[in-house]
Amino acid sequence: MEREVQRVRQAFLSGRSRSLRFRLQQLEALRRMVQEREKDILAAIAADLCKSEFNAYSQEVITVLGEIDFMLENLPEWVTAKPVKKNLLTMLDEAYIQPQPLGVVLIIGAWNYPFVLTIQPLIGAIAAGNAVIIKPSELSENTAKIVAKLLPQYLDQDLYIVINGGVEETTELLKQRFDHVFYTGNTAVGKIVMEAAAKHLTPVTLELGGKSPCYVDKDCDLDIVCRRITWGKYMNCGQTCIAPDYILCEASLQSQIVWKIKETVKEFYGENIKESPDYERIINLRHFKRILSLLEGQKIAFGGETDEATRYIAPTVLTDVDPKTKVMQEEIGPILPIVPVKNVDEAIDFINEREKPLALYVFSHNHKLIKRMIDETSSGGVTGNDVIMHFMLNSLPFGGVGSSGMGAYHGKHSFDTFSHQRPCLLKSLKREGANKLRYPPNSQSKVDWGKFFLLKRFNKEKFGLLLLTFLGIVAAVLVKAGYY
Ligand SMILES: NC(=O)c1ccc[n+]([C@@H]2O[C@H](COP(=O)([O-])OP(=O)(O)OC[C@H]3O[C@@H](n4cnc5c(N)ncnc54)[C@H](O)[C@@H]3O)[C@@H](O)[C@H]2O)c1
Ligand SMILES: CCCCCCC=O
Repeated sequence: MEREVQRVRQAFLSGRSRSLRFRLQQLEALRRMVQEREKDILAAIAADLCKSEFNAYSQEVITVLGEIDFMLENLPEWVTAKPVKKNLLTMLDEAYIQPQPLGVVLIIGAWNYPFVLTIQPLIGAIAAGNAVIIKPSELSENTAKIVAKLLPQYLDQDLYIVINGGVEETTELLKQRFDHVFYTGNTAVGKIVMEAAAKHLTPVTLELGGKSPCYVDKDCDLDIVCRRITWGKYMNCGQTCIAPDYILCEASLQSQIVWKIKETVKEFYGENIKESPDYERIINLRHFKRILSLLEGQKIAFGGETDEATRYIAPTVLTDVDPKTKVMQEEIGPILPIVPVKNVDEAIDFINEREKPLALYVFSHNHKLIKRMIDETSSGGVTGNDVIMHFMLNSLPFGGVGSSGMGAYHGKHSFDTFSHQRPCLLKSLKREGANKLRYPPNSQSKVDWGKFFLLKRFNKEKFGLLLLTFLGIVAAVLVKAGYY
């Protein structure tokens, strides 16, 4: 492992990942890989999650292609140095921020969207000029294999490598020194990752999980609301980090919501859900059994059918759920608990009494109510009157807060996550006179001039700036002439 990381570091130190031309060329190669090997990629995702080609394409491949196109379009501007505002002391100098690559990045992926969750961060890391080691999840082994097979055929083989394996390999990898670790997965392992990274003072991005609440106000169109919730909840058999986890609503809405979700499930997946190409399966037997055990003692309004041989769990809705039960603590796949609350105040308290979720959903015609929920709660992201969709807009940073994670990515936010914003101030060796102000011996008049230059606030009109420049020149002349 150590040798592999060393090899990637040597490749980074060669400097070739830094030029804009190289980054664009690698991103184009990655796009070509996705386009030319689309069938293989879709087949691998299908084998891991029993996902149709249409679903795999629209949930994973489109996002990757969109992200690459976005990077190719914007990278030339992002890599350029950005001049910054100057003060009187630096008026004649050059001051700018130069984004630079961090070095060698470790990306650890999760199984639930095994392609997009490893390739989308990779796109950001390449765009920012880094070398990358990718560790796909061993639970989605088919996608892990295809990623390991294809990437070396299209990308620089020393700068970007894939290491496959299980917990043992990830643990070994985490002992190495990286310049950034980007981890997607559960919160418990997130803590292990952060602890390992801390030993090297390596910064981390942690894309974790949690339970994302969905508040349904009585002032809304329940037909539309239930259609949107059904789509986001049962996509990927509920194994989506930002799936609406549970519904909070007034008790009077419960039965209508159950009925409408049931009707929508029929409309989306047909009478025989098991036959639907649009309904996926639980990733493995361990998770299947874990989720099944959560149903014990619960009021099943509909669903609840299971088939161990195919790891099928039907779209399920639970009503009058006791917040203290396990189904309200763990990740629950295609189970949708409804927890009745008296009103929006109680819903807000309910959310705030728990760990900060990765997403929050609020449905209402009342815009003020949506804004209030945003103001009075915290979550990684929010979508109002819909679910999941904030993930799709790459001008929004995607990430968690508190126990749902730290740091963010997508689009420019990925570029920033994998870059060091290097502050640069370039001065001339001339104009030494003005510098006398800060050289010993110090004096009251030097302090007064310092206060004047650094603390005095002028209005931002051009005239003020001109005046300030003029005063600066006068001061420099006086200092040079030895008056101070
Ligand atoms: N925030 C997000 O963007 C996001 C996206 C997808 C999934 N998730 C969350 O991820 C979770 C699902 O992922 P998972 O954690 O089950 O995936 P997982 O079991 O595939 O683990 C993820 C990675 O962690 C490594 N790992 C597991 N145990 C380890 C250990 N003890 N020490 C070191 N490394 C270890 C694995 O090798 C794997 O590469 C869910 O909680 C989900 O909500 C979050
Ligand atoms: C439709 C794509 C959603 C991806 C969400 C990633 C987290 O699991």
